[in-house]
Amino acid sequence: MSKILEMNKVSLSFGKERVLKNINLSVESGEIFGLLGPSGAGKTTLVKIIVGIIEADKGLVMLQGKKMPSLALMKSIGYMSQSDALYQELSAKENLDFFATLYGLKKKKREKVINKAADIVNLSEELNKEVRHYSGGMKRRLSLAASLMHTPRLLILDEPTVGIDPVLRQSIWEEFRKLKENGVTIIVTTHVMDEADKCDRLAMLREGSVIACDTPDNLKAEQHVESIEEAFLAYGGGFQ
Ligand SMILES: Nc1ncnc2c1ncn2[C@@H]1O[C@H](COP(=O)(O)OP(=O)(O)OP(=O)(O)O)[C@@H](O)[C@H]1O
Repeated sequence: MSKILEMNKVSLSFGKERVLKNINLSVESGEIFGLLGPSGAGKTTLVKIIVGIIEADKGLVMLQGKKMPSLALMKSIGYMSQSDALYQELSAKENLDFFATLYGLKKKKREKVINKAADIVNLSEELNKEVRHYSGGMKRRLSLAASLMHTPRLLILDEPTVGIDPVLRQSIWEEFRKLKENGVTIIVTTHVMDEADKCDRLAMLREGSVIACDTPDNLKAEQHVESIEEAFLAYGGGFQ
């Protein structure tokens, strides 16, 4: 396996607050890599640095062997942010068509990928509804569908399943595994323990620092515990 992402001594402050402290991380090509931590730990900030939306104060971020931020590389990343960037007045289908056009897909192909993405997130029957009439969970699912349409090599998902019920969450994770089988690397933030357990490897974040990073099984074994939650606490983490 080759490394798709390497972060070396990455730090960032907002004013006087040190939000990320000396982060060293590497992600292998083709793995599902989780970022686990409580609210405010710095997950979203870290993800925004990886995507290239914000730049670190210090340290090096290399994506596919190139220094980030890089406009060219940003195009090969599928990114689902925590806040849904959707057009409320348009239907779900029109929203997906807009994003598919941005990705440069031709009309015939757009129709196909829209239907497939909608099916994955179980929104096929609701595609003609205006987004302003969607529930919070439906909006999350639609955002996820939008990020899946152009089958990027790297998919970065910031809390993709918040507000999504457990049954659909399972099927979305099955889809993540299928994408992985097709060679897609997935970086996913979460504070849900059972999701963290499904990742190939996991970095535990607390107050802007990585407190542990390994496979879920190794993290549990090292602390002689049965669950990721217990492991997180044992490594010095804490959830409010
Ligand atoms: N633009 C900003 N300006 C100032 N402070 C910020 C900004 N963005 C984030 N922060 C601060 O950085 C810290 C980390 O925030 P971040 O959103 O990365 O955490 P998180 O782990 O993603 O949390 P959550 O799970 O709640 O989304 C917080 O203390 C937050 O208040």
